[in-house]
Amino acid sequence: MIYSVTLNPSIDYVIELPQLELGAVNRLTHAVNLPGGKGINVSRILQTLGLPTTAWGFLGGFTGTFIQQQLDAIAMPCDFTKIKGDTRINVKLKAESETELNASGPTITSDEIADFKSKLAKLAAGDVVVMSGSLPQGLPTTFYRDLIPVIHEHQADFVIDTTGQALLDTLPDHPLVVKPNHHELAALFNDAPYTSQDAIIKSGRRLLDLGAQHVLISMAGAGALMIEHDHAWLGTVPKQPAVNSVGAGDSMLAGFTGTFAQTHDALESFKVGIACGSATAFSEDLATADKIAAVKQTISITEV
Ligand SMILES: Nc1ncnc2c1ncn2[C@@H]1O[C@H](COP(=O)(O)OP(=O)(O)OP(=O)(O)O)[C@@H](O)[C@H]1O
Ligand SMILES: O=P(O)(O)OC[C@@]1(O)O[C@H](CO)[C@@H](O)[C@@H]1O
Repeated sequence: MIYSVTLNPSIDYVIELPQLELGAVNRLTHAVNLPGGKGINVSRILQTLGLPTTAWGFLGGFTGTFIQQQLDAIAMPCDFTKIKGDTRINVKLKAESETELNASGPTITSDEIADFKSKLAKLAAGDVVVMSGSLPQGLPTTFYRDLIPVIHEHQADFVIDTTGQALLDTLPDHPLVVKPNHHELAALFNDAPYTSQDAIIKSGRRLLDLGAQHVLISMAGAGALMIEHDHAWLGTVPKQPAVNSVGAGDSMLAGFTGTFAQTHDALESFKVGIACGSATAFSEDLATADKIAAVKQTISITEV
């Protein structure tokens, strides 16, 4: 079972207009509400792939009710902690370029934290916990890291989708996979923007040396690298206009983690990860199973 943890879910209010004019009344050409938050996106993709998943996290208020209803409508297994505060609404504005307005989220009380932590007793050997996204108010910045010993006590693995020092801090605990994009990788090691694949691979190997079990470096439309100590692979998809970048990274993480948990085949998991990421980039919402299967056919993986 793969448990996703979304401490700060969101309704993603996706709006479109040809051009945004600041300081004026703008009329939208399209608007849709989607259940969002990085962990929820991971669980949605896992469910699309037919892999067992349960979504954990905090939900509250009318916004939380909407998300729960949307997830119930797709029969997503969920075990959220109900909170007094209102789950946030994030605005995803698509005009000449994509702009995201992410709210800080509700305040979580100590009773709510205790209820959430009690869920971890359900973990069993071989499970994976994927923790992603920002922390709502009231949670210490160490919240994710503090869960790792409990996850390990149950012989389960963990993935934390984070960046910077928070990512470096998790490496000694051997996350199943880390997936920074190439900009995040450069920032991690104070590298200048990469001008060669070799430089990315060299820095990626530092993540392995520091403890990561698997390293993927995503590069948006240019695909991704999977880096091992003695091998590295580049995965690419033919160029197509991207319609949405929201959730591409979450989709990739879900595809890799879910497939690896089932097969222990890293190269196949890498391929499915890219297929899920790119299929989401080519879709208005997260990718469908048909889209993932079609994109997977077009992926080329080469050893570099
Ligand atoms: N424009 C695109 N065209 C094709 N595939 C894409 C595009 N953007 C993203 N992807 C796919 O999604 C994967 C992850 O994308 P990206 O490198 O942007 O990660 P990220 O920065 O974590 O994403 P996010 O925008 O979700 O935070 C890529 O490796 C690729 O497979
Ligand atoms: O504010 P956070 O928690 O960092 O990111 C939240 C978020 O932008 O991430 C998802 C896409 O990855 C969206 O569904 C959601 O709105």
